[in-house]
Amino acid sequence: MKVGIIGIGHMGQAIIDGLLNTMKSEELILSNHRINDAMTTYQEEHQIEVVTDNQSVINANPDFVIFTTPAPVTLAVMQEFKTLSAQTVILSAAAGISLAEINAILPEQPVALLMPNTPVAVNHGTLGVALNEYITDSEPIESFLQQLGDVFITSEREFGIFGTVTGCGPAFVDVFMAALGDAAVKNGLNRELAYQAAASMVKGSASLMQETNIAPDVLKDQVTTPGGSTIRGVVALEQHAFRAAVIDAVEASNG
Ligand SMILES: NC(=O)C1=CN([C@@H]2O[C@H](COP(=O)(O)OP(=O)(O)OC[C@H]3O[C@@H](n4cnc5c(N)ncnc54)[C@H](O)[C@@H]3O)[C@@H](O)[C@H]2O)C=CC1
Ligand SMILES: O=C(O)[C@@H]1CCC=N1
Repeated sequence: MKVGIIGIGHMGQAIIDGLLNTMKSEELILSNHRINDAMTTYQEEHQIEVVTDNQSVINANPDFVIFTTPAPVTLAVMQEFKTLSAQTVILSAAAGISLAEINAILPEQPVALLMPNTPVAVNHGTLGVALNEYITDSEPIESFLQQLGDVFITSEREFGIFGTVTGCGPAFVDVFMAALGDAAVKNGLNRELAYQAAASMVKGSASLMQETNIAPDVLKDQVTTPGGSTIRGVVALEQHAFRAAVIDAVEASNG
């Protein structure tokens, strides 16, 4: 397997971290338009080379090329890939770019829109994928991406909102966990233990919902003992329009 990754920023590095847990570094070919001090440090820490020319990626004849370049430059960078093998599948993680825009530059190339999220770094990501018409069998793409987490094939219409919830969502959950940490510290817990408690609780709550397939409001009802402490906290959240704030956050990111 050979995988090219273009744009080694936060998302590119998260994907590399995840793939290095399951693949050999020789299977990856990484390209970034410049090597600055941070990139040099990254190469040293990961014992991995990042090149600055995309032709090296094309010459490696990769099975997949993942674009994690900034959205505004991604279509321009793709212009450099016109000699890419017709068999290579492009996975474009740049938010807001359509399959048609990519195929206007690379006609008949198999292309999938990809929305990864930062938990791919620890192989617990959520990956939304929308395929173009030149991909007739999704299995090789799914089995490749499953190394990084849960893979969901969506239509291109669903892809945008799916990706907002899963791609932006980790930041919303991070804000929630930071707030839990502050509340715990305010009440005397040390910060390290506070963050471990918050992360473990969020992970466990997510696993419970995923493994039982029970709706979150039903799970919430199982926690709120009548006359107990949890319902007082839930009412406080409602008084601060917590649900509306979350819905507004998703709408703002999706816009
Ligand atoms: N950060 C995240 O959680 C997610 C990001 N994405 C997408 O991934 C892409 C990158 O986002 P981040 O990693 O957050 O940004 P970033 O700014 O951390 O990384 C972008 C990288 O691309 C490089 N780059 C810029 N111009 C380039 C060019 N012409 N050729 C090659 N490399 C170039 C930059 O030097 C940098 O290393 C965006 O399109 C974003 O929509 C998608 C899902 C989640
Ligand atoms: O903030 C962004 O634009 C990217 C897309 C999804 C997560 N990060």
